Amino acid sequence: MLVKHSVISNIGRLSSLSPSSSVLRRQQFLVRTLCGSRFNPLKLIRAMSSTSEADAESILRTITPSLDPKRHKGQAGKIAVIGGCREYTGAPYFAAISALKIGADLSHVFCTKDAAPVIKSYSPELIVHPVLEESYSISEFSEEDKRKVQDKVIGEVDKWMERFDCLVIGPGLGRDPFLLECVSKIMLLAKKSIVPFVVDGDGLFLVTNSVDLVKSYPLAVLTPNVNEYKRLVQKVLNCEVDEQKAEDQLRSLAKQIGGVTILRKGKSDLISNGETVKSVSIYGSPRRCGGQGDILSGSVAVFLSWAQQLKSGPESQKNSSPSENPAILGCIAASGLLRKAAALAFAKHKRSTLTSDIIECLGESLEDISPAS
Ligand SMILES: NC(=O)C1=CN([C@@H]2O[C@H](COP(=O)(O)OP(=O)(O)OC[C@H]3O[C@@H](n4cnc5c(N)ncnc54)[C@H](O)[C@@H]3O)[C@@H](O)[C@H]2O)[C@@H](O)CC1
Ligand SMILES: Nc1ncnc2c1ncn2[C@@H]1O[C@H](COP(=O)(O)OP(=O)(O)OP(=O)(O)O)[C@@H](O)[C@H]1O
Ligand SMILES: [Mg+2]
Repeated sequence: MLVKHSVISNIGRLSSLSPSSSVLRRQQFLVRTLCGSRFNPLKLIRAMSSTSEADAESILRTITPSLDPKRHKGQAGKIAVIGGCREYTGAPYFAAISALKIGADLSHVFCTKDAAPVIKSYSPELIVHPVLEESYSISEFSEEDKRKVQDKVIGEVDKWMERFDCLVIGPGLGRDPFLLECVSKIMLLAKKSIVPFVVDGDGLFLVTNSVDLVKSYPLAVLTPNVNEYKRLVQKVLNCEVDEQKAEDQLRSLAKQIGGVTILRKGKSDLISNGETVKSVSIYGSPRRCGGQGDILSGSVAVFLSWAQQLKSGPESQKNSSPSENPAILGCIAASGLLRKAAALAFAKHKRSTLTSDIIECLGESLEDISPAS
């Protein structure tokens, strides 16, 4: 309830600034989502129902859009990854290319200048913006010049913000303080434009140290791995992770952060927004090669956008759209698909299975569940 009030009052404030039509559409959607004016508890609740294991395949079938020839480029999703620095170029690439392989139309990456040519060279499909700056490149600058650089970075991202259906903040971002300060401003921009975002990797390092950046923003999804989750629990709940009370602890954590959605990765993926807790335990792969979490974050962004589209589109008028929160649906769908793709890749490659092999299996796995024609 508190979440609803704070978001709705926020919406009121934003409306008074004469927002553009796309912001207005998002505001209207958010009010519908939060106030639940068209609540159809039957269809999807059945799939997600009383036990906590979600029916990921049924959700994938429901939210994956058909390939309608009347649709234009962009309608199947425009995703942006904020990440990529000197050390890490693989992570933002994995997240961004996974979004395309699942079916998004456009995938952008906002990274540092050093990382951009490398990421571009991995794929011509990605739109790469070399805009982020790390401390080393501005170490000689005065405080005023540093502020100017920061304003420029924010301006470059702001130009694009309203076009995106969802951001993925953090894969391969690194932990440079100047860069993270810019990224915290990008999160504020996203919230102002009511753009959903998935926070992963080093984005979670930032959020764990500044929880207010995401607190009570219902369109924020956090996807912590074992270490990132431990740090979040210690910081927010002031205790250690308790495996005996895993579901209750996750629910409390999400509630404490004002109803954001958390996908806790592990043997089973656990998902909560502070109310419901769902798990996805479909068999995946015993290989734990780096980068699988990056596939997941890019996938959550796409499925969240699709679930949100379904909820705000004509289907919702017919009372046949899912009643569940789009962020929860997006997490369940992404987790189910990643695990299916990982199992398929492992069947083919065994010990030599790599993240790129799993990405190659995303299309085939989704096709099995929701055929293109
Ligand atoms: N190819 C790439 O560019 C990749 C970059 N990555 C990026 O690397 C940065 C740091 O992410 P990390 O995931 O390494 O950070 P973490 O803080 O999660 O991991 C740090 C350390 O924890 C250890 N660890 C992992 N799983 C564990 C477990 N189950 N129990 C105990 N210890 C465990 C790891 O061995 C690692 O040394 C992020 O920006 C991330 O996005 C990763 O996504 C992996 C791929
Ligand atoms: N022990 C496990 N058993 C089965 N599947 C797992 C296990 N741990 C993680 N996974 C799967 O791998 C996915 C990625 O989780 P992981 O913990 O590897 O993320 P990560 O550390 O953030 O990855 P990355 O290397 O991309 O940063 C999860 O969604 C989950 O489905
Ligand atoms: Mg990770």
